[in-house]
Amino acid sequence: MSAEHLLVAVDEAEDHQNNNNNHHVAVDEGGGMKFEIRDLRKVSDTGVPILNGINVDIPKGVIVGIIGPSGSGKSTFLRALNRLWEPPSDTVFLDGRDIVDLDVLALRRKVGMLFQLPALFQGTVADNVRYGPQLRGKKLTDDEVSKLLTLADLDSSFFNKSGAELSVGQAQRVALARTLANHPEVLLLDEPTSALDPISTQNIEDVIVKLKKTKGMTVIMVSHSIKQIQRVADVVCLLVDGEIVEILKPDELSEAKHPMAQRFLQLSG
Ligand SMILES: Nc1ncnc2c1ncn2[C@@H]1O[C@H](COP(=O)(O)OP(=O)(O)OP(=O)(O)O)[C@@H](O)[C@H]1O
Repeated sequence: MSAEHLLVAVDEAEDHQNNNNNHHVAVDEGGGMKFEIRDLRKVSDTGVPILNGINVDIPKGVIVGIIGPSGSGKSTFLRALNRLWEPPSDTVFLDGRDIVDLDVLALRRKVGMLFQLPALFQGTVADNVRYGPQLRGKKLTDDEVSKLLTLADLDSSFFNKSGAELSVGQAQRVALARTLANHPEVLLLDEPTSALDPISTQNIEDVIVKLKKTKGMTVIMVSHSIKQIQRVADVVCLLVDGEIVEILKPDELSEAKHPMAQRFLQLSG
């Protein structure tokens, strides 16, 4: 599904308590909603608001880009979706179910996450890829490991290498293969290429787009690169001060109306 086929409907609902505009977003591509997020809020231990009522519907099989200024709450939002930060009940629904009611490990298998820097475990690349299934008593065959490496754009020559022998870009693809071994339905990506060179960046971007096309993967990706978001995402959420202030198609980012979003986009080039 390409961006042209997206039907983006934005309702602005007044939040009477805080007098903020909350955006309810429906991107209808016929496959139903993977995530529904309702008035998600977080306040720091010292009383500082971090998330200020996020409302968004994320459809299946869509790549959603999240951009916004530093400290706007992008990572916090992402981490709520697989309970690395525990959201309040009745705020985050996966396939219509409140995620706080799900088994947390099962949730994290379904909703995999990749960080800025890959943290590989000791052992070989194959050991890393086998890690998740092994926790559930399943030993992946060599062939299954190779297939996962291929999916993450690594050839079988990496099979017996140790983490220390890899570049950051290669290690990131191993981390991706390790996540894919759990058969996730959603990938959360927190600036997954910001530590990578342009070629490794392109490899990861290609894999992400391929996963969407071939596996119907839903991807939610935080990036500081507007260009990257434009290359990869179907729809872009602009996060400012813990709120989604606007949702746009990647080729419409220059039409952002929110003043902070406009300024951020101008400065980001
Ligand atoms: N557990 C916490 N306790 C206190 N403050 C926190 C906590 N987690 C995040 N914050 C603060 O919340 C704000 C949002 O942080 P977050 O990392 O989600 O932003 P971000 O948009 O991902 O930023 P960046 O682009 O710099 O990675 C920041 O001001 C951060 O310092």
